[in-house]
Amino acid sequence: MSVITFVCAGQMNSAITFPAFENGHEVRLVGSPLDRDIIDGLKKDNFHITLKRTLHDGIKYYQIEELEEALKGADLVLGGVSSFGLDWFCDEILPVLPEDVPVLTVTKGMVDLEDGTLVPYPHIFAQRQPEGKHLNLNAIGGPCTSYELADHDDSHVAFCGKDIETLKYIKSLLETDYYHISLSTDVVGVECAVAMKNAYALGVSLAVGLAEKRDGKIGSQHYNSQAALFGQSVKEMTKLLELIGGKPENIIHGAGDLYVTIFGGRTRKIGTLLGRGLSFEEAMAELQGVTLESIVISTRTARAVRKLAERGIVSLEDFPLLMHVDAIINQGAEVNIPWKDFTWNDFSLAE
Ligand SMILES: NC(=O)C1=CN([C@@H]2O[C@H](COP(=O)(O)OP(=O)(O)OC[C@H]3O[C@@H](n4cnc5c(N)ncnc54)[C@H](OP(=O)(O)O)[C@@H]3O)[C@@H](O)[C@H]2O)C=CC1
Ligand SMILES: O=C(CO)COP(=O)(O)O
Repeated sequence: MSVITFVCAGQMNSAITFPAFENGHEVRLVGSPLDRDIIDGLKKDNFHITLKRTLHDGIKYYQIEELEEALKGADLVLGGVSSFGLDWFCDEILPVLPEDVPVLTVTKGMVDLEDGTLVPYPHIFAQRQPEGKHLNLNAIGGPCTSYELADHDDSHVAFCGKDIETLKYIKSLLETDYYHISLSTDVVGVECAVAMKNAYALGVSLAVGLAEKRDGKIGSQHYNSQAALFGQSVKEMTKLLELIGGKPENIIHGAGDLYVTIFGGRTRKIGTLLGRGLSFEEAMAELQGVTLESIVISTRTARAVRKLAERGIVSLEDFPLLMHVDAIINQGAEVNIPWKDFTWNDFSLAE
């Protein structure tokens, strides 16, 4: 039996307590300063108020002030912060994590630099750890919604990090007959692929709302338009992946993650509302309190691509969907899918 300490009691970290606990480990779940109600509720009856699932009886719960105690003797630390708490995690948590214990983070995203470079979160964590500290940082990517993992639906994710032995060790702690884990040392590839899908999931789900608006019926679906946007998303994501320097094979994690997010993610909600005709502000107001990382990553990726276009490294014409999503979010544009910009010809084999 090992000791696994989860820092942040958000939906995803809490869902991973299922495979961890079922593998016989001691599971300690520590709330962020914003998770007080979640931890109070769990202490009462194991019911998680945002995941809306009952966690295993026997998990130990801690408020943030008890972090030091929760870290004592830990063999693995899971980091479950979202993009919105990234600074808090870097400033308050990284400094107190023991150097000899591997860390596995669930946070999906990238930061864009002035020159248009996109940096995945695991690299940001590495850069922002205290000087001279060398945490063993690893991350999870791939399609896996929290509540379906909690329900034991078969899920296939990728753990990525620099050290193969560490990755194998973490996998041995968390793999179950329903939680399937691939390993990769291509951190940039895995993390960029799954971060980008959040921007594109918003783009595809615009079609969900557009269909409802056209038919005047909530729940009405048109798969041609969704599929066309899905294909365009994969095309743009593949280009971005290449640009960022990730191995092309990682598109499997990004495309799978795109699929699950369109059908079961929170991002679907914002795309659908925008497709129905709500303004960005109206849609955000309706979804107040919902974790929407798609907004952050769409804005950052579009900003990076524009910067790279200015530098002559990419052409904006290769990213019509990303540019449209960004225009809706940041420039008040109305939804008007640029269908004609998606068409392309391949005459390379012409006689
Ligand atoms: N949910 C899912 O299905 C999946 C999520 N992920 C990724 O996992 C990460 C976490 O997502 P998820 O667990 O769903 O999100 P949640 O919003 O449920 O949890 C996020 C965690 O970060 C904390 N947090 C947010 N803002 C701050 C802040 N300003 N300061 C301190 N802590 C903060 C939250 O506290 P509080 O809850 O109080 O806001 C919570 O502990 C994301 O990057 C997401 O993309 C990956 C795969 C699937
Ligand atoms: O990343 C996810 C599934 O892999 C969930 O995405 P959302 O943040 O849109 O819910």
